[in-house]
Amino acid sequence: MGSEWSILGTFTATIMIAYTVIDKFVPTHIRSYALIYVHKLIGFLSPYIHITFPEFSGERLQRSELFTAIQTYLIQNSSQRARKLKAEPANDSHNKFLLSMDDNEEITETFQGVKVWWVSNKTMNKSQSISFYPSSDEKRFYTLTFHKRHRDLIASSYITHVLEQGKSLKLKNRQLKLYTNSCHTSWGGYRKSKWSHVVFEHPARFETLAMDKKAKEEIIDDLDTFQNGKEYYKKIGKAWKRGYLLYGPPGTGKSTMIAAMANFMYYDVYDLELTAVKDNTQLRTLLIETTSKSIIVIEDIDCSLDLTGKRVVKKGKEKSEDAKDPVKKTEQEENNNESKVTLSGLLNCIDGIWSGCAGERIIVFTTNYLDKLDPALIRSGRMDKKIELSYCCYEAFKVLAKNYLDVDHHDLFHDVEGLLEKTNMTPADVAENMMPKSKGDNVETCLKKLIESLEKAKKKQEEEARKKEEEEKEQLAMEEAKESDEKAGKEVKENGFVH
Ligand SMILES: Nc1ncnc2c1ncn2[C@@H]1O[C@H](COP(=O)(O)OP(=O)(O)OP(=O)(O)O)[C@@H](O)[C@H]1O
Ligand SMILES: [Mg+2]
Repeated sequence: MGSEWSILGTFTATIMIAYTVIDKFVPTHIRSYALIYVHKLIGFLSPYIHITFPEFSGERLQRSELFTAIQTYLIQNSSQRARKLKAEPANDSHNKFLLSMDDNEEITETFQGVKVWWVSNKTMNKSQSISFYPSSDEKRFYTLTFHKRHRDLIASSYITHVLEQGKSLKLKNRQLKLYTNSCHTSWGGYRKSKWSHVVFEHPARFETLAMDKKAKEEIIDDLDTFQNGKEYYKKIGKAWKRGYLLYGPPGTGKSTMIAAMANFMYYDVYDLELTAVKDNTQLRTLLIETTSKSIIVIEDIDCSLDLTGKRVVKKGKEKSEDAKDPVKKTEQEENNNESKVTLSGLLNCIDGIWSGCAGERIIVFTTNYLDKLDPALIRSGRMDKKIELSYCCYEAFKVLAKNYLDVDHHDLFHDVEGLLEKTNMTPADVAENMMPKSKGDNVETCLKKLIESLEKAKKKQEEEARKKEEEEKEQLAMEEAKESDEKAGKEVKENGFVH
């Protein structure tokens, strides 16, 4: 290892001296020729290969994606190893900063037993032209050095490894966005729906999501398999998309789960408001505009639109008669402003055009009433996984107790467990009842408050169940009486007498 260092050090020093000599003593017009010969000589003598990755490349000098990926990869590695570091503000956040290798700093790393050297460098353009950009004449680049006997390994595996790692780190460090579509009326009166976005900073995570542990692990596994399934989806010839249907009563954590999914996957969220989409064409445009690595959400799909596809269209004559009536005319105008997205339009978008969009996307529908949905919408293949979010169980309560009160065990947990088995209370209500409301509240008082609310809810539910049972009994008695009356009437008719 030591000898490798000294050979490399000698070569690096020789190269630097050669460059300095050329720079200082060789006339400008033959400098480029001199450099060519120096490079040839170095290549001939040196057992090392150097690869340069410039910051800007191409004819239009765009920032190279390769350089950015390497920079991110090295930021992760260099902040522990390099001794000369540079602090720069992170792109998306005001309070964060990134530590990276300073110019002319070097780090080494070992890949599959092979040692490589990374050096960050910068050259200054000597032209004295005035530039609008303060450091546009600075050209930064990374140099990767390795022994020529490892050429194949580095070219075939190492560089790909650095790029993949760099890209995935960049993705994890980026600021997630929440997109929503809203309606704009253009000059010609044409209604157009457009995406606008804000920073997505929802704190929900799977660890803080209160639900059955096994069901939660299953969902996490499913998401993980999907995210790592690029090759698999390609192999089976299926678009890299997955559909989830989240259903359950209000306040059971459907929206919270979507936020947890986004944070887990590092995906942006597109919250699609169907009522703000004029027609199927606009829907298609909106879906095509979504980017890869995103979750497209349609909340409360049952109330979003009349998605049964049986929209009643008035006949021409009826329409023109309505137009004479001022009240009906306004109604008609309002109807024209209504969304005309149909179930078949939505299904076509999901199956067809948008499936052809490159990249990974997840689509999530939520509903409070599973049985209200058209079976076509939720058939397998369209909605790959149906997830029920239900009333709070004991396991879910324990997660909430940890989140809200920071406790894993308490004597009162047993009482809560007993009550939850017999009472339907949503996680949202459990959380609300357990939350400390004043300075004097502690774990015990909060749990007692929850127990009190659970007892009240239990009584109410028992009362309701009793009433319902009575009503059903009454109904049954009425039906029986009606049936026997009908039977008696029939007998009178047939036999002409009553028993
Ligand atoms: N399973 C859960 N785990 C953790 N917190 C939850 C859970 N369910 C509900 N909550 C809490 O209750 C609030 C409301 O939940 P959320 O909005 O996710 O319910 P929802 O199922 O989407 O309801 P809706 O059907 O009305 O849209 C959340 O802000 C969260 O704090
Ligand atoms: Mg919701």
